[in-house]
Amino acid sequence: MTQAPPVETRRTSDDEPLTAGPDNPPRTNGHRALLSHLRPQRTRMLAGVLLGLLGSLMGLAQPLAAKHVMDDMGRGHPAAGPVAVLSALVVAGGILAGLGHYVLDRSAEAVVCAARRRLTDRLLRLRVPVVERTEPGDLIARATSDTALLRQSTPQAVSAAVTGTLITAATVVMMGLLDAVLLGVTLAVIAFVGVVVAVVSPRIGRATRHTQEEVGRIGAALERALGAFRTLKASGAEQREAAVLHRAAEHARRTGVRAAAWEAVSATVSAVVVQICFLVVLGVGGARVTSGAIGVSTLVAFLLYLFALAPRIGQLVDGVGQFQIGSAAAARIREVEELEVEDVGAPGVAAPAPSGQEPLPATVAFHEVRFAYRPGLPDVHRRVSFTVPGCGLTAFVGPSGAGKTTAFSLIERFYEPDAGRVSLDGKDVREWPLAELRANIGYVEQDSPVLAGTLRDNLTLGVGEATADQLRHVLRLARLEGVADRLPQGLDTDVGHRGCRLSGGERQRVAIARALLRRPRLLLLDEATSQLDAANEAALRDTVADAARTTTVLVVAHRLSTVTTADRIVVMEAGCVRAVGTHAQLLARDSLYRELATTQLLHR
Ligand SMILES: Nc1ncnc2c1ncn2[C@@H]1O[C@H](COP(=O)(O)OP(=O)(O)OP(=O)(O)O)[C@@H](O)[C@H]1O
Repeated sequence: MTQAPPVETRRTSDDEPLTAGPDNPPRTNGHRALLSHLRPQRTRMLAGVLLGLLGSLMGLAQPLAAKHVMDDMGRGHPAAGPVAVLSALVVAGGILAGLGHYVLDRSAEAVVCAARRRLTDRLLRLRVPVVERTEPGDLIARATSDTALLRQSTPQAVSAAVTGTLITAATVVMMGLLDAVLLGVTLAVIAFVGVVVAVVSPRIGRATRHTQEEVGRIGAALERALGAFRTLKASGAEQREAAVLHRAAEHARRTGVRAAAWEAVSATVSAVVVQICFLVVLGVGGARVTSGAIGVSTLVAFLLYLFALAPRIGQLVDGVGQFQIGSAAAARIREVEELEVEDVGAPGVAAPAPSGQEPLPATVAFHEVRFAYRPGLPDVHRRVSFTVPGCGLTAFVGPSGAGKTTAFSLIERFYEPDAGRVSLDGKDVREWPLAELRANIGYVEQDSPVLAGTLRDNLTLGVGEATADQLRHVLRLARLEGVADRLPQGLDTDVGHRGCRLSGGERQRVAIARALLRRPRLLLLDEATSQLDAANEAALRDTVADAARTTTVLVVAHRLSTVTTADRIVVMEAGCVRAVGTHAQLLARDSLYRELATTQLLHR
């Protein structure tokens, strides 16, 4: 046999923690991440900003119109015309501002929807090792709570910042036209508010990020508790877990309050400073009116501009704060988007069979495979080599922790070997398009998970849809007919969260039926019948033996009684294959197998 060159796989960012913290500063530029979310909505946002701007410009013209009304009245002219213009400006300004608000809110919804679609899509394509080093609850929080923050704070914030800046600039120009001295007073105030915002806004962003991290921790703790709900209750650990959740909630409250405090500081400082500005302008303006430098109407118009400017400054300050909140959320979302995903490609189809024939059974080979779950952890496979020809039943036995399940994970390419080669049909699994590789395989995991949904959903999970005949066939093979008949709505009965309305043995049979429905060329069964009663186990053994006539079947078995008739048995120990043979051959020549058989009272 030609020796394949050892293949070193790329170790990516598997060991980098996902969550930023005091010792682990955020790696992502939140502002840039936030802008990338907004970019696709730029046209709609521009329309919203322009509408809002037009509305604000109408508002801007109102003090001038008011000045005309007063001047006309002072000269004894009829004021009906200017009053009508003033009223029209008020109404049109309101309508335009409202429209702008609506358009921006629509774009906010689109931003959130796009972020959620992209993120959930990505979450489902994450590599298995990447998911193993994250907290699922935290990932869920990022897809729900962080994306919600984008809605709260983005297009409106950008609009507020853009409109606020432009209107502030325009108002300042108008004020300058009215009186330069009063403008000087006002500009000093605006500069002071600007300094406050520059100092405070990064703190709002940091506090928000910490709050979101705590929200993620709550999600993770809840996921842990609800995922093992019965164990939690049986262990009487409700209070302990509640304490963990309360701590995270308390931390979230504290950081949330910190963010609120900084927001309050900037809002209060800007509001108070603007009020002081009013008083100063009133005082200085009054003196200038008395000295005859300006008229009363000019002072009134200037004050009206100042009234109009105050909420704009508040809006600007608020917009910057909101932008910081959105940036913190976008940074957390971006962290997930940067995690390594699988290139699954288009939905896979198994290798085609010659027309009218059953699909050909697959061959599997491990050659000098070395594998550790993470750098720094001991090798789980040291130099694993074996070959499984097409068809037949091959059993993997050996002590717990020997690396049997790991072998299945490497075939499915959930992980990649550090050295050596795993091949299907003679081709390295890394060279297969991933979806096509997996389409060839039916896999029943050790704990036979069943998903929330109906029994039919669970059976057709890997095939999309199936005819009634196909379903009936696999139900019979997996000895599930009785179960389907017993359920109130048959196949369309909801089997509950994680199939909690099914027994452990029923869940195993559902998993087997699901795998068989795919008509796989390779069937991997990991302890797939461990929870079945004797009658069902014997029947399923016949089903597996039948399948092995046309398909390559690999099983991991703890009970040797289930595999004594296998075509070949691979004995694994401490990450190595120590012997391969039939039951009789291994009894004769392998001491570990003999010992396993003796302890299980098989050796006669
Ligand atoms: N996701 C993982 N991350 C880190 N280590 C793991 C992971 N999965 C398994 N291991 C470790 O790898 C070793 C082999 O595990 P594996 O599940 O392949 O053994 P096994 O032979 O199938 O055992 P069992 O018969 O108990 O199911 C064990 O020591 C286990 O602790």
